[in-house]
Amino acid sequence: MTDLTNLTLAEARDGLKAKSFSSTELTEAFLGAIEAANPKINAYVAVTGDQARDMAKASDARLARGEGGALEGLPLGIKDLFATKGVHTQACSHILDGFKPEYESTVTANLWADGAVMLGKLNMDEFAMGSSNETSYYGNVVNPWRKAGSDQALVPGGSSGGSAAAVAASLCLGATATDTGGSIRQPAALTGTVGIKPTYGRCSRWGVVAFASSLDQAGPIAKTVRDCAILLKSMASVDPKDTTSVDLPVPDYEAALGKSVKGLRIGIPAEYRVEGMPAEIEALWQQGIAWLKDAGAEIVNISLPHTKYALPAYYIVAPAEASSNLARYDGVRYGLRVPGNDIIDMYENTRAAGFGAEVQRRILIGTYVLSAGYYDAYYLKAQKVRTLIKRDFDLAFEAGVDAILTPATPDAAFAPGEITDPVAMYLNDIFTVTVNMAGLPGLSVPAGLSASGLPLGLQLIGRPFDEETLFQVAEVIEKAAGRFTASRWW
Ligand SMILES: NC(=O)C[C@H](N)C(=O)O
Repeated sequence: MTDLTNLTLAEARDGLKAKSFSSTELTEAFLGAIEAANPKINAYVAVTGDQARDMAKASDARLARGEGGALEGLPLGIKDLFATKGVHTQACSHILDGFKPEYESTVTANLWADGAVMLGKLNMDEFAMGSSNETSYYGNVVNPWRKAGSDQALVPGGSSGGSAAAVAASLCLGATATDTGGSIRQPAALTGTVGIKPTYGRCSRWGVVAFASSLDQAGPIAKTVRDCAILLKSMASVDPKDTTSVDLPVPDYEAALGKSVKGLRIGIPAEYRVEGMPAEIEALWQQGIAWLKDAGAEIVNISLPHTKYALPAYYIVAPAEASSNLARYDGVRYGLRVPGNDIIDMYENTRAAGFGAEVQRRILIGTYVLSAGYYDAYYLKAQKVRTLIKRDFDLAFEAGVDAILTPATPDAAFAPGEITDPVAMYLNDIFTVTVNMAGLPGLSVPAGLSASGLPLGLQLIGRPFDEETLFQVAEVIEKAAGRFTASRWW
């Protein structure tokens, strides 16, 4: 039999329906692949083999009766940020050692209700803070991609590095991920996979460990645009447990695929042509423009004048919210406790030992910008900048732009240890944070290879709750570019 792990999620779904194989066979194929590859890729921090087998068996029974949901029998990986009842959920932090939630996140509950099978929990930057997966307590994830002719390990991007690497290495059919400033789109771009951060409010945040609550949003990473469309349909829902989730019908995203983009207006923002952008990123962007033009889209030059303030404003708003959200990890309620002489001493010892350097840095920045003397100068100002960024996008969409095309990242995957300066690391988010600041949907689709043979992505940004147009346009790019698969060394 062919290797079932090479199938796309849509192909596996169709194969299960046609009874070409069972969910049990599919699940066993993935569990076998994980066992062989995970010591090298480190994408999974927990594998839930018994649970996966039980779920697959139940799916097979439903499929045999001609029943089953939209994801019936399809094995998925879950980012360690999503609460999964009774299963390892530690946001890849030492401070949540041994934490197994009593409840299930709404997004994962939606997936299981549609019949999906859980393979395990995926590695990530600690509390989703990072762009390289180097801040995980469980060690780096290794990108399945390597430069042509080199065997040097590369980072998969972050913070959803485990999700992206697991998909790229065929260790699941698709994965859940989250994106606060680029954590779905940047690792997708660096691993040749597709990722979409939906509009803020599309997916419930209930049961997703909070980083920056006004920016966090869940979404899928998968091999193809179609697979992401299928997964998002199941993940999205309005949820009374998250008052920021929005009560709008969830469209059949798959139905948007294949529709012509003729006459759609695609905006090209001048401000994304940043200083020092490598020539091959500019060339990739131009290639994307040419493909969409060929498909009948109208290309319009637009201006988003406040773009350059987005990154500094994000690195005030996100740490501010993080410093408040992470106050709950005190050695009393969850995970790790390091004893001390009194309770304050115990708090300090626990937090000093439990949080890694990047998380501590963000808490310090966040506490500083929220402190009485600096609140107006930093936090309040950043919130005002946020409004301006949102207004830039509003004006572009009001002027008739249907979607915006930009590069997804300023460069291809880099080596672990290559970027040590925190600000240089933050620059990875330069094209993606604007989208979170404005609450818009953003999608990253592989569009080409760098000169050294590494995948590069283009980003599409859409109107609020218009993920359909992003899927529609992304599929045109995907068809023109072809799919990108890492050659196996693992
Ligand atoms: N969570 C994210 O979206 C990742 C972003 N690079 C950050 O470190 O904040």
